[in-house]
Amino acid sequence: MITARDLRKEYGGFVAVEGSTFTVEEGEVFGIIGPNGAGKTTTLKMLAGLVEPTDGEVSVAGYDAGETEMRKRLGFLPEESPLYEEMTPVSYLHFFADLYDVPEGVADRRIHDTLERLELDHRDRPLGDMSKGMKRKVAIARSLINDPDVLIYDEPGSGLDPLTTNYIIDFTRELGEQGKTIVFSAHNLYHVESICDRVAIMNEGRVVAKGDLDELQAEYGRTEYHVYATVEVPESARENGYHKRVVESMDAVDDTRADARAAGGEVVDIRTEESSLEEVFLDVAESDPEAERTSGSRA
Ligand SMILES: Nc1ncnc2c1ncn2[C@@H]1O[C@H](COP(=O)(O)OP(=O)(O)OP(=O)(O)O)[C@@H](O)[C@H]1O
Repeated sequence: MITARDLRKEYGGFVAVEGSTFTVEEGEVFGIIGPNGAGKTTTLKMLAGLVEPTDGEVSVAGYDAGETEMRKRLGFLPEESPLYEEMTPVSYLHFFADLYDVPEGVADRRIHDTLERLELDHRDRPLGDMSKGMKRKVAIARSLINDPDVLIYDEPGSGLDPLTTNYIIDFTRELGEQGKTIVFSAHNLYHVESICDRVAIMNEGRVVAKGDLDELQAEYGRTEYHVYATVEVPESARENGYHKRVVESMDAVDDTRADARAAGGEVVDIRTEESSLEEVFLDVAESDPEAERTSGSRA
């Protein structure tokens, strides 16, 4: 559904994105994560046809980025969306429905249904008097006004109170379940982990890892074994009346068993803990061999 090939964006001499290649399948929810300045927004804007790549290619639903036909199939949610402060949500959404040539009856129904689903109250209040969360919901409704197949959302839940953030993340997940193809960026790795099929990790302008969580864990993650012994063993800490030692290999588990036996006790439980996306992300970003070179060329 979406193909990005060798994307590069320079601002003046500054390389904001380079060598970025990935595909997003139809109906997939694809997350882009990375620290501040990693190039997430620039990448999303290139996908949406709002920023022209210096080099590389983007295609969305078989169209080049920016083509009129592609824009009709796309809903974009910018990181910050300035709204017309004096308009009400309904008049604002009708304004955009007109721009997309949505017939009036269809627009009426779609606006009503979307605002219901988003549980937006005070629909007659001017946008300028609305809370940040309400404005974000209106911006999301705007991204859906043309009933697009593809949604590109830049930090949909950031900067809001936790309740509204969770609401918006759940809503985004539902859109994915309805078959929309979604690419979104986020800082909150838990959100990415909870709703994405696949993830790209960006650092210093480049995609440094991509795959589904299992693939990323297999390649970059670690399994920790939490070994509980009845007696004190080296490098252990007390937990719930046992002595817990955390190790990273089965050999070390066997060594711990032997240590426990030698001390007159035994191992009573072993639990495995996989790396979370956050840990994978930190490992990848920290071990990124290109980061120094790239940051040099970006400075
Ligand atoms: N119009 C621009 N002109 C010059 N530099 C820019 C422009 N837009 C972005 N940059 C720079 O490109 C780099 C990548 O920015 P981008 O906004 O894509 O990162 P990001 O990963 O979305 O960051 P954040 O998480 O902080 O939003 C940053 O160093 C930024 O300062």
